[in-house]
Amino acid sequence: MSRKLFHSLVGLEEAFRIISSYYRLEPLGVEKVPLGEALFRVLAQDVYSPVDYPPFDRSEVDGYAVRSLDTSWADELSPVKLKIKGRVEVGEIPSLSVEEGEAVEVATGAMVPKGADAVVMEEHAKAGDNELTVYRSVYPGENISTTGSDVSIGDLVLQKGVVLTPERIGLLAGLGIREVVVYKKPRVAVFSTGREVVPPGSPLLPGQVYDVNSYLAVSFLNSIGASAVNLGILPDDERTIREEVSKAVEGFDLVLTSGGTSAGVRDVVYRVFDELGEPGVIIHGLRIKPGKPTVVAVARGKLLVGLPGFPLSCYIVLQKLVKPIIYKLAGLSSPEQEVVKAVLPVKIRKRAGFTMFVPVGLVSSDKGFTAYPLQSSSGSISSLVYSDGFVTIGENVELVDENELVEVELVKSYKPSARLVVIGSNDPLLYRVISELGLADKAKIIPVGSMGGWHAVARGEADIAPTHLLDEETGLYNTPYLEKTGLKGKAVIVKGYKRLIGLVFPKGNPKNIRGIEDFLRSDVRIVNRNRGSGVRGFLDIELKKLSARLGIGFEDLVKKINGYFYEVRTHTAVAAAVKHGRADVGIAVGWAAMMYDLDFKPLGWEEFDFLVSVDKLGGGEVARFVNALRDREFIKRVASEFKPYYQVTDATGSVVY
Ligand SMILES: Nc1nc2c(c(=O)[nH]1)N[C@H]1C(S)=C(S)[C@@H](COP(=O)(O)OP(=O)(O)OC[C@H]3O[C@@H](n4cnc5c(N)ncnc54)[C@H](O)[C@@H]3O)O[C@H]1N2
Ligand code: MOO
Repeated sequence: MSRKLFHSLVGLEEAFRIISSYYRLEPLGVEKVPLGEALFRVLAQDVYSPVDYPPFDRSEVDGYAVRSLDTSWADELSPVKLKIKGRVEVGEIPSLSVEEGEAVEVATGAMVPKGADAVVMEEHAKAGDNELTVYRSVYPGENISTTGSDVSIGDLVLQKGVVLTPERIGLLAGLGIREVVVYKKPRVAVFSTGREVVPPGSPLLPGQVYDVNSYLAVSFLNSIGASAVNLGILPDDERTIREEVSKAVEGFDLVLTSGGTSAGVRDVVYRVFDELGEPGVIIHGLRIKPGKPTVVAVARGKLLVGLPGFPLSCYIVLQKLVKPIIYKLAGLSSPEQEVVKAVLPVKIRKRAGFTMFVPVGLVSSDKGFTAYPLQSSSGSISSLVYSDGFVTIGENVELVDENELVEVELVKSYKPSARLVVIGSNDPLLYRVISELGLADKAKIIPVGSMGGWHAVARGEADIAPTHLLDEETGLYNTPYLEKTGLKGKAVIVKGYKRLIGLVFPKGNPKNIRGIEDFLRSDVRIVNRNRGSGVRGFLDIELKKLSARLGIGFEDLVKKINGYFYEVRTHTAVAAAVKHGRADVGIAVGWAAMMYDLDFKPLGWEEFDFLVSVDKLGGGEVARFVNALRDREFIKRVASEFKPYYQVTDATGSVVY
C-alpha cells in the first residue's frame, strides 16, 4: 500500500479555479414543480404576470359606491343625500351602474359597479329607507383598488435565480400561477468512513465515536438547497468503498465522503477517488485550517469531495468549499455570508502559509461586537453550536493582537439582542435555571472558563460570568478575585450554590485509591485540570499541604505525580479520561462521575458563583436571574434534580461587594 503525502496544497480561490477547469459549475437543469412544492426552490425562468392584480376594480371597504363629484363639500354639518340603488356582494358581477345622485352598497372585496369612482365608508354615511346620508366627501379613486394597480399584466414580477420564499409563493398564487420552472436540486450522496465511526443509537465501544459528519453534512446541504441523502458509514475496506462510491457516482450529481483523507496508510479515499475515472483527484489538500486534508476529484463527469474526518474541519469545508459549489449547481449566485466587524478580546497566533478559520461567539456592547474565540480543536462538536461564525486569519498573518478589529463571517443568523449574556464557566444547574426562566433560546452562552468570564465582565460584555475560582492564599472561592482583578466596586459576586467535588475512579475502585496522597503512587496515573480552573486550584492547595507534611518542595512533589501535567479542560473530560483508561483517577464534580457511571469519593464543596457588573445588577434578565437564585422554593426545586451533587445555601442569591 503506497503512502500518499500532501504534495501541493492549494488556497481556496485556486481550488475553485481548478475545480471549474474540470467540472462545469453551472445549474444541473430545470424542472417544473407545483407551486405547493416550490418552497425554497430556485426560480429558473423570469416570471411575467399573466393577469392584472387586482383583477377588477375592487372596493377596499364596506360602504357605498358613489360618484365622487356627488359628495363634494359633504361634511358633518352639510351632509349630502343620495339614493341607494341596490347592493353588490363579493364575487358577484354588478348588474347596476351608479348614475348621478345614486349610491350602491358594496362589501369589502366586491366589484365596484360602473359609473362609481369612489366608495364612502359605512362609518361616514347613514342609510335610511333607500336614502343615504353622506357625512364626508370622497376623492376620485378613494377606497378602490383599480384593476392592475398592484401588478399589471406583463409586469416582470420575479427574476430567475431568486429563491421561492413564502412571500414569493404568495405572489405567484395571487397571479394564478400553478407551476413554476425551477433549477434541479443537486443530488448529493453522503458517506462517512472510518472503522471507529458508528451510527448514533448503537452502543459505543472503547475507541469508537458516533457518526457526526454524515448527519451534519446532509442537514447542512439540505438547508442550502441540495437534495442530500445519507448513505451511512462505509466499512474500512477499499473494495467496498470503491463499489459503494462507484454506485453513488452513477446515481448522484455529487458524492461526499468524510474521514480517511489524511496521510495515514489506511486512508483510502484518495486512492478510490483517483481510480474511479479520469481525471481523478484534482486537489489533495487545502491551505486552510481546519480543513487541510480535503480531497477533490472528478470522475465520470461527477464531482467528489473527501471531507476531513474531524467534525469542525468537515464543517468548515462544507461552508467554504462545498456551499459555493452547491450554490452554483443550484442556480444561485455566490453565497453572501453576512459579515460583522468585531474586536478580538485575546491575541491569536498562527503560522504563516495557510488561512485559519477561528470559530467565535459574538457578544455586542455599546462599543460594538466582540468575538470570543471558542477554545476548540478540529474535533470539537460543541463549537458547532456555540459559534456564531468564524474569523478568517489570512495566509500570511502570524498574529492578530488583542483588541484588533476583525471580520466575523456569520454562519447562522445572529441575534444581537440576546436577553442574557453568559460568558465564563459552564454548569448544568445554571443551564436548568436559564431554561426555567424561559431564556433557553434567548440567552447567549459562551463557555470560555471562569477566568475568561472575568475578562468579559471587565470588558462590559458579559451580563453574568459563572465562576468557580479558588484563591490559594485565602482558600476562598471567587470573592478574593474582586480585589485581585481590580473589579471591586465595578462588579459584585452573586453567590450561587455549592458543587460537590471529589475523586473520580472506575467502578469498584480497582486501584484502591483513598485520597490525594495516593496520587504519588507509581502505579497510579492521574488526569489534571487546566491552570486557572477551580479544581486545579483545589488540588494544588491540597498538594501544598501534603508537601509541607512530607517535607518535600511542591515542585518536586508534582514531578512525582504521574499525570500531573496531563491537563484537560472540563469536568466531563476528567471523567472521560478515567472512563476510557487514560487515567486511574481525577478530580471532578460529582455529576460528571455520575454521567460516566464512575465511582466518586467526595473531597469537598466548591462554590459556584456569578460575577455581575454593578450596572447590570439592577434590571432586566440579570435581576430576574438573581431573584430566581433568591427564590428558595424555586432554586431548591431546580437544584433537587442534581442531588446530591449540588447544595443551595442560605447565601445563595446574596451579593458580595
Ligand atoms: N500525519 C498527519 N496526520 C494528520 C494530518 C496530516 O497532515 N498529517 N492532518 C490532520 C488533520 S489537519 C486532520 S483534519 C485530520 C483529518 O483526517 P481524516 O480526514 O483522514 O479523518 P480521520 O483520520 O478518518 O478522522 C479524524 C478524526 O475525526 C473522527 N471522525 C472521523 N469521521 C467522523 C464522523 N463521521 N463523525 C465524527 N467523528 C469522525 C475520527 O474518529 C478521528 O478522531 O487528520 C490529521 N492527521
Ligand atoms: O486541518 Mo485539520 O482540518 O484541522 O484539523
